[in-house]
Amino acid sequence: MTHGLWRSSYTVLCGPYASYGWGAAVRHRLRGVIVTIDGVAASGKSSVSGGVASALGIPYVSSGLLYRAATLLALEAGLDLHQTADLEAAVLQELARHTLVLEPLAAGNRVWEGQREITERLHSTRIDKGVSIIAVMPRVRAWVDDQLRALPAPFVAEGRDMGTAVFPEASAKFYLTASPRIRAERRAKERPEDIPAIEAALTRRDELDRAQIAPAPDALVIDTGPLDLQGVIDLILSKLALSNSALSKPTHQTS
Ligand SMILES: Nc1ncnc2c1ncn2[C@@H]1O[C@H](COP(=O)(O)OP(=O)(O)O)[C@@H](O)[C@H]1O
Ligand SMILES: Nc1ccn([C@@H]2O[C@H](COP(=O)(O)OP(=O)(O)O)[C@@H](O)[C@H]2O)c(=O)n1
Repeated sequence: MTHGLWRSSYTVLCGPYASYGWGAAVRHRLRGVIVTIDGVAASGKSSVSGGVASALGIPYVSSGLLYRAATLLALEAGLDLHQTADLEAAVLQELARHTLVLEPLAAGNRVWEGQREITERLHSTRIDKGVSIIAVMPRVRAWVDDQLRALPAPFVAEGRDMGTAVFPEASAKFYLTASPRIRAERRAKERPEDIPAIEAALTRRDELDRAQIAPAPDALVIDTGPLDLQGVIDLILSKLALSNSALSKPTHQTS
């Protein structure tokens, strides 16, 4: 299942980003490196992470998919997210009964429940509405964190607390923002609801997620509002090239 996890470093060594100053030793340098890209809902985290990871020739890891998958299992088990007594225990029971695997491909992350691929089911309005209720639970967060920390670096990790709680030792950290209206306009291309309804839901989710959405003190905060997708990717790649020395320090020790 993990085939394809490691893309060749061709793009980094020979592609357009060679002009950012990546040397011939880049492949060696990226061993053990973790770059974190956190931010609010629909700020561009997964698209930007995918672009940065592809340019670097490493995978990206979408932590939100694990929270979404836990939410899907809870809903499929018929749990009422507002009424169930000890919902956290019930969700953990579902996580124990099923095998969820995050496949962090550079071209896009996939999630499997046993042999069933559930990725397509994770980006619905129903999951959007429920996920922050599940994500606030400490033992669910611990379950997600354990899965993420078990992944072999190098990778780009995106979510809310990648640069704070999960990988505080990351080599480089970024945090994406944009106004609720801009984010709603972007997300409207992916959801059936109209822009005001999406904006209200995003704002509500930011509020529910407030415990885990503070940027790391050492993260570079990027307002993506005035930038297109490629502009954000290029900005991050240029900052990484400038802080080349940060990437020479592996986040995780490699043998
Ligand atoms: N800077 C940007 N300019 C325009 N559209 C963007 C930008 N960043 C992301 N998008 C688009 O916004 C939508 C949400 O982006 P996504 O990467 O899913 O955000 P997140 O992972 O933060 O929820 C996608 O359709 C994506 O293509
Ligand atoms: N590291 C993370 C990632 C996601 N989450 C939760 O999971 C939800 C979905 O995250 P996501 O990144 O898939 O959502 P979007 O920002 O893509 O809409 C968030 O609203 C948070 O409730 C979290 O708590 N911590």
